[in-house]
Amino acid sequence: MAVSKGSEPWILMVTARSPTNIAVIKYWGKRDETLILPINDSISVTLDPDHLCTTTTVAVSPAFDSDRMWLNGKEISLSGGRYQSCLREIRRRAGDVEDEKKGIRIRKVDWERLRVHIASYNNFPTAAGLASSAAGFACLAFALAKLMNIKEENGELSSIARQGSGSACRSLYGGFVKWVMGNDASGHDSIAVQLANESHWDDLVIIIAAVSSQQKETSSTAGMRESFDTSTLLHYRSKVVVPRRILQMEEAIRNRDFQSFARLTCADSNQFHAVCLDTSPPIFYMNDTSRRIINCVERWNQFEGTPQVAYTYDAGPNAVLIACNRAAASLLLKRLLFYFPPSPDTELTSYLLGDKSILEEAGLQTMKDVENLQAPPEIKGGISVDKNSGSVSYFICTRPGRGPTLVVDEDQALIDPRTGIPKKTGPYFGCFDEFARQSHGSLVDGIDCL
Ligand SMILES: Nc1ncnc2c1ncn2[C@@H]1O[C@H](COP(=O)(O)OP(=O)(O)OP(=O)(O)O)[C@@H](O)[C@H]1O
Ligand SMILES: C[C@@](O)(CCOP(=O)(O)OP(=O)(O)O)CC(=O)O
Repeated sequence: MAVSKGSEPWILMVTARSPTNIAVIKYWGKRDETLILPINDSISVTLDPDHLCTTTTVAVSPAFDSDRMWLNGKEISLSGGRYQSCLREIRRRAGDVEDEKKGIRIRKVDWERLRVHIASYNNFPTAAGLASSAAGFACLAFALAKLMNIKEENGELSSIARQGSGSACRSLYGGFVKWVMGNDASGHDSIAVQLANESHWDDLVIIIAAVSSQQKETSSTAGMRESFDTSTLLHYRSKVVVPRRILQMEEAIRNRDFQSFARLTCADSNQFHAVCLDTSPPIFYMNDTSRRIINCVERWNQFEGTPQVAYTYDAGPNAVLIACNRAAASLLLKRLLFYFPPSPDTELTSYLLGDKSILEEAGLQTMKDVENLQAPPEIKGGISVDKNSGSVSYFICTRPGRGPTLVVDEDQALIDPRTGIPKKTGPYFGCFDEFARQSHGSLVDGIDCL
């Protein structure tokens, strides 16, 4: 029985913060839909949670009579299979908890009956192709594991996050992460492992182009199911191409060999989108702007004779561009702003989010500086310049970052410790307001019941 010293009903809470990740060798295709077991290994880079992150507070109290969750301030249903799997797997591993200061003792057996309240906030648009599900489920598993005093062994936590969304398992570590597909039908060996931490290759700079898109894309879950059923290229890729690429990518990361890293990253992204085209009916995730960005990078890389930037695209039109160092990132930003200038009424500082110091390094202080940008040298000599104002909503500059962390400052908790429900307003909305503005207040758009 859960006990407390006083007669007041108590609430115990934990708050955590988790990053998103971007795959450089893609996961696409499941051998088990319920357990979320993939048909190939994948490798990702964790993005710095200082720029893009999920914050989640989990709370337990004997006064709660059901499990409840609020995402970006709105209550959502936890009845979906994926949330249920995560909660079940976490509860199964819960341990004894004692908070001497608060006089709370919870025994392992109590967790089956105790209900939790979960409040989560993504500081970037949800369900908009920026991997909110990856950061979200990693944060959920991490925060609940801390609350329930789970002694994590052998990547177990990653196998729980995986059951929320496959790519989420890779967000449990910083730096460079491999999701080992595993062989066992139970899925216990399908876990994430860290290949190198975030300081191993800290020259890299990542610029994300949030590409404007009208259409609602096919979800990753549905898209990969359709590819699995209809694309012969997918099966060739998972059996023959990916195993070789995984080894080459691990070596490139180990040696900080940008040339190989960029070649493999671009080739794997392109093959993933080729698989989508090979699916019946074909799936189109990239749009004209996505392709223009690829052209811009390819042309520049060829002009330099050695790759400066790698590109990769997930199940949507947004480009993730990885520059070999800050000098290359500055030159990349100038090219991007030259080809994709903001709409006339946009402030430069709300067009480039995240690490804004790159603007200064690129010598871009005002919109005038952007207007005065010269065509890059690789397009001289007869190639027509096609400028596309308004086709990119905004850019985010970031870098490889750390894995999930605990937020110890109780003031930053998203749940009110007196009521057990989310605070009406919180300090957490302040520093990343810009993302909320960018998404036009629709941070919960596209929420489905996973
Ligand atoms: N912070 C969170 N905590 C728990 N679940 C979340 C959180 N954020 C998002 N999700 C879940 O993930 C779903 C969105 O996943 P979806 O795959 O559609 O978008 P995405 O991950 O943002 O983009 P993409 O997968 O295209 O990169 C939400 O509907 C919700 O169920
Ligand atoms: C293209 C990808 O981003 C696919 C991610 O798929 P999800 O992890 O979103 O799919 P589910 O497991 O069905 O939730 C590639 C990748 O991240 O490896």
